[in-house]
Amino acid sequence: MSMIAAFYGGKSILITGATGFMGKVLMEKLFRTSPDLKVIYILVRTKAGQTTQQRVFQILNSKLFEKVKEVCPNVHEKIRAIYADLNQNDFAISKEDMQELLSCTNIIFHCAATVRFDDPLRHAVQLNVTATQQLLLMASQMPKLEAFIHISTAFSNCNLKHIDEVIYPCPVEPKKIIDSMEWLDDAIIDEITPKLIGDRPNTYTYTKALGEMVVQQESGNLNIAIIRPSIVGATWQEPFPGWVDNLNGPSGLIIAAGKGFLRSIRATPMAVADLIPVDTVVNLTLAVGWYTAVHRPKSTLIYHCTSGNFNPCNWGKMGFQVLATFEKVPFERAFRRPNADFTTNTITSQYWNAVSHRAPAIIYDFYLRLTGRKPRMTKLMNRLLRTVSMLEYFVNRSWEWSTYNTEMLMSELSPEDQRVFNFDVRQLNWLEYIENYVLGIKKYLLKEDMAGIPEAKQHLRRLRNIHYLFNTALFLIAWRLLIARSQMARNVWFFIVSFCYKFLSYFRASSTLKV
Ligand SMILES: CCCCCCCCCCCCCCCCCCCCCCCCCCCC(=O)SCCNC(=O)CCNC(=O)[C@H](O)C(C)(C)COP(=O)(O)OP(=O)(O)OC[C@H]1O[C@@H](n2cnc3c(N)ncnc32)[C@H](O)[C@@H]1OP(=O)(O)O
Ligand SMILES: NC(=O)C1=CN([C@@H]2O[C@H](COP(=O)(O)OP(=O)(O)OC[C@H]3O[C@@H](n4cnc5c(N)ncnc54)[C@H](OP(=O)(O)O)[C@@H]3O)[C@@H](O)[C@H]2O)C=CC1
Repeated sequence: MSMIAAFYGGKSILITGATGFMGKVLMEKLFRTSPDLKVIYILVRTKAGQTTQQRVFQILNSKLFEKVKEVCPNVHEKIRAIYADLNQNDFAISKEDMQELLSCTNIIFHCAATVRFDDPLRHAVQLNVTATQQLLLMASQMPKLEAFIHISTAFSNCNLKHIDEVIYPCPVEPKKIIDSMEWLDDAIIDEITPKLIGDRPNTYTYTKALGEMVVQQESGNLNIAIIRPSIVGATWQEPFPGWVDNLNGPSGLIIAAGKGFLRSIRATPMAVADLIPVDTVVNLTLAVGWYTAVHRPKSTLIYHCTSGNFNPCNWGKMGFQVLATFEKVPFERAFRRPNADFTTNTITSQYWNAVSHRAPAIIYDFYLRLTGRKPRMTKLMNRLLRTVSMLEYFVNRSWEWSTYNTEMLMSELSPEDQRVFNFDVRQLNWLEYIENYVLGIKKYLLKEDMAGIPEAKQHLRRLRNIHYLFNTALFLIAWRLLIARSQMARNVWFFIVSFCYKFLSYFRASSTLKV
């Protein structure tokens, strides 16, 4: 019997960010392994015209939850969606709901965050820092609370090369930042943002670091742990391989590459691609929840959930395997044939951006105009290149994260728990994982049917022929122009033609002699 699964039995669990990528997988695993848990409270806002109930209904009826319904048929009754907006005071939770949360919650998993790299500082602080502070305040009023698990990121200190399982202070106190957001206007905040984030690449990593400081400062008597995952990718094993539902991290770039929009990137092939499957993160999170509640460590423990020091894979290998998978299972209606050029040089990268990305987009838009349609490719390409430029920071560096706490926890688990809540990435086969990841993107993100693969392959063959034809025509035009303008080119041309003529004459003469 799994001790961790048994621990969550009968518990009331509060999850923030349950509608997000990681939150959904966390809920799924909890219901599947501990169907006798009492209730999962989730803080949900309304979005895209959907009520909180409609959002929950949609999640529970998704493919991800198919297995859960077999093990826990009354899952609808065990999930309690509470309307909340983490940007508002007291999260805009009603008095009755707040009372219930305060008196019943046993465990909190705080996953909600803004993960956008370009969020204005004010918004990122509100969600990643102030909301964390408010949640801690709520937690301190929960008499039955056993553990508070805060999800941060391994990149909260990406300005360092080696990162230990400690909280590194930021130069300006989080409280001062929170206060200043109240009275500074947006223009001033935008102006001081680069100075505040310092050598971090974006407001996301900076505010996640501030969030950790808040956790440390406001922890009081709470039993707290922090988990720092690296780049979270599709599921490895559970509930099935390759599940993914958003474009964050590598997923969006894999789509862009598979559809032939992205053909080169400024990336260091030997840099470590510290990807971690989402089910691995969730297994560690649940194990940490159990350990923190049961063993009550004296201080706040930080767990790095990374793959680099256990089972490293680099971007070169990853890119190669992604391309190999496109050969087997191509995406439908590609713009160009998928290709990968890695360059570490900024000038070469700009050259490829012009030749491989912008020029085809301009040509295609010209074609759309000629055929009376609205041009859209240049706009799309500009957005893609902006996205790529924001992700480049992470594919040109390697980091080392120490993992003593994660290894300690692994050794504390019973063999059964190590199996059910497996977070040992040494067992991960990267080639298989990446293949499943690409397949998952095709099925769950692009919603493409496997039956369309022969047609997709045929389409790629047509694109290859168009490519050859286009290149040949371009070469002939360039050559013709050169011959018209340069004596040397004419001499070379004359030499080639006469050489071919002599060779043919010799060939014809020798074959006549043989007869
Ligand atoms: C290095 C090898 C690559 C080689 C490539 C060469 C050729 C390809 C060969 C195949 C190789 C493929 C190999 C894998 C590629 C690996 C690269 C991986 C990079 C990963 C780096 C991740 C670092 C993460 C570190 C921190 C981890 C965390 O803690 S948090 C989670 C990470 N957070 C994010 O990822 C959020 C990032 N996103 C944003 O901040 C925003 O979306 C944006 C600023 C990028 C864009 O914002 P915008 O306002 O423009 O609009 P938005 O509405 O959000 O989206 C606009 C359109 O862009 C699409 N989109 C969104 N995200 C991505 C994305 N990650 N990649 C691509 N496209 C994306 C979105 O759908 C929109 O599309 P349209 O609706 O069609 O306009
Ligand atoms: N994905 C990754 O690569 C990594 C993620 N992490 C961390 O993991 C955690 C989860 O990330 P992930 O699941 O990928 O992120 P998602 O963007 O998928 O999910 C974010 C969640 O936060 C919720 N949220 C955002 N704003 C509000 C708000 N104002 N009120 C209520 N809820 C809100 C979202 O709700 P809604 O659906 O309504 O928008 C959503 O449920 C985050 O803390 C992130 O920093 C760490 C490392 C890597």
